Amino acid sequence: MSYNYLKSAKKIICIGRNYAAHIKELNNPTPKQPFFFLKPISSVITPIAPGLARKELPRDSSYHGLSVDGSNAGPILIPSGVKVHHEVELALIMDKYVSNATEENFTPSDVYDSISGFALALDLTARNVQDEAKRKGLPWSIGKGFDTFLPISKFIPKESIVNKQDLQNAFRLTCSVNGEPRQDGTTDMMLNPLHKIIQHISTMISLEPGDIILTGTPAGVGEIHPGDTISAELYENGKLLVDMKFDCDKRPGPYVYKET
Ligand SMILES: O=C([O-])CC(=O)C(=O)O
Ligand SMILES: [Mg+2]
Repeated sequence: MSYNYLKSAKKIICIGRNYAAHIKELNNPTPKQPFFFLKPISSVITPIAPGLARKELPRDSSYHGLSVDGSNAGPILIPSGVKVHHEVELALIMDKYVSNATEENFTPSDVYDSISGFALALDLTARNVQDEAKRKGLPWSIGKGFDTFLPISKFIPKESIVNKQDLQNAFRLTCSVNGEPRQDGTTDMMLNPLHKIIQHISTMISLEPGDIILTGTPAGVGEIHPGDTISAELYENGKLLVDMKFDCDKRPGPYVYKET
């Protein structure tokens, strides 16, 4: 299946501030309930794997649709004047419709039933754009939604998870830049667990098969620059499930960051 799952995503929903140490490192308040934002499908890129030819893009464009196999192999593009931060995150891939679930009827075991699998993702963030939006009460769409701001791995079917009974405590996420470790966190540290995330979103926005949910980043976020190489790994109970690597380039085109 590999990258075909990306063709079915109708929306990409990202939970913010779900790990205490990340909230602290950016001096943010802890939300009273989960909150989220959306990323556009045009922000998706996939690793340039051996044998997977880099997709030809029309001159100067940064996105031209997913390939027929769902991939969009290419580098991370850093827009001019933008401080881009990496945020490594576990992604859930929905398999069922979930709508208006309640805390009583949506339990941790319902997570396994409602998803088809997982992916490893980087919720890239234009931190200076986001900081300005936070100050001014503006949306985060630009800061989170630039082309290439969602590097994502191949699909990991849920059947490949060994401990299906305890997904919440199963995963470790790591990320390094130019070989230097930056992020290393485990999903047992989430403030809002996976079942609460799905249930809460579904009370406002119904989840559909194929939708992608990013579950928040652990501590250690930091800047990446053109010329850097970033790598990330996802482990389940000590076993490597997937890893991925991306180069960083300058974004072509006219965009230069200016205050709104
Ligand atoms: O940009 C942020 O700090 C919010 C967020 O996405 C996260 O916590 O993963
Ligand atoms: Mg994030």
